[in-house]
Amino acid sequence: MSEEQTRLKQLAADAAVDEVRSGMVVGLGYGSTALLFVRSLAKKVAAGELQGITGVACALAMETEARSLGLNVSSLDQHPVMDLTVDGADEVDPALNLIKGGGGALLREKVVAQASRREIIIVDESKLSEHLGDKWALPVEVVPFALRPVSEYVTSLGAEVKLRLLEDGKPLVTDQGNWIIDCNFGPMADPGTVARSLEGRAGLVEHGLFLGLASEVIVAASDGVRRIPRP
Ligand SMILES: O=C[C@H](O)[C@H](O)[C@H](O)COP(=O)(O)O
Repeated sequence: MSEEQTRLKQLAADAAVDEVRSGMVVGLGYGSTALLFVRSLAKKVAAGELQGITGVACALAMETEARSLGLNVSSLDQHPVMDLTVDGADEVDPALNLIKGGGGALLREKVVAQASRREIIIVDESKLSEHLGDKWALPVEVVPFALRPVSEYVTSLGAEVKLRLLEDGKPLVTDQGNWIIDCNFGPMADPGTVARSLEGRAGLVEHGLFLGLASEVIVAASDGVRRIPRP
């Protein structure tokens, strides 16, 4: 990641921190941009500018990180509704539909997004696409037992499917103990049709299409930060 990209992500993260108010339950997304948000949030809490913040993390790694920064982190069992969640995205289309899951956290991220009153997505301008799939293969979480049939099913829908592997050649294991297949559908004319075709298939746990879930996207570009509300 270039220094400029980190600078832009930080600008978007700081704009999202400005939306947090004392006493809020805040969903903490996952990924490099969400991490910048969590760090900025923790600084404000440590400085006493925000009080009574409770975080609910979308990934075990983020939970550990947030705790190490001094944030109070709770669970969905204790706090089933978030006032606000701030998360990153891999691709954002003009209707604010998203591809997420580049870090493998899509399932928990979607659970938390659906349980949030507001979902703010923070990105640098490189994440904007005319069509989802222009730049990114769609991550899909799959039960290891079902890898082969689910992969063949998704291939039959027209995608090129690859199991996501770590550097040691072993599959990336999600926080739920599942695997991720990256499904290259190419540019999606209708993400809703793709999403529906992936739903209700046994062993296919969840996909990274977040349709109608973002309340707002904060985009940091070289000429400044802009906010795009859901149309
Ligand atoms: O699983 C990971 C998430 O969906 C991330 O929010 C997404 O991949 C964006 O990550 P980053 O902010 O590192 O580009």
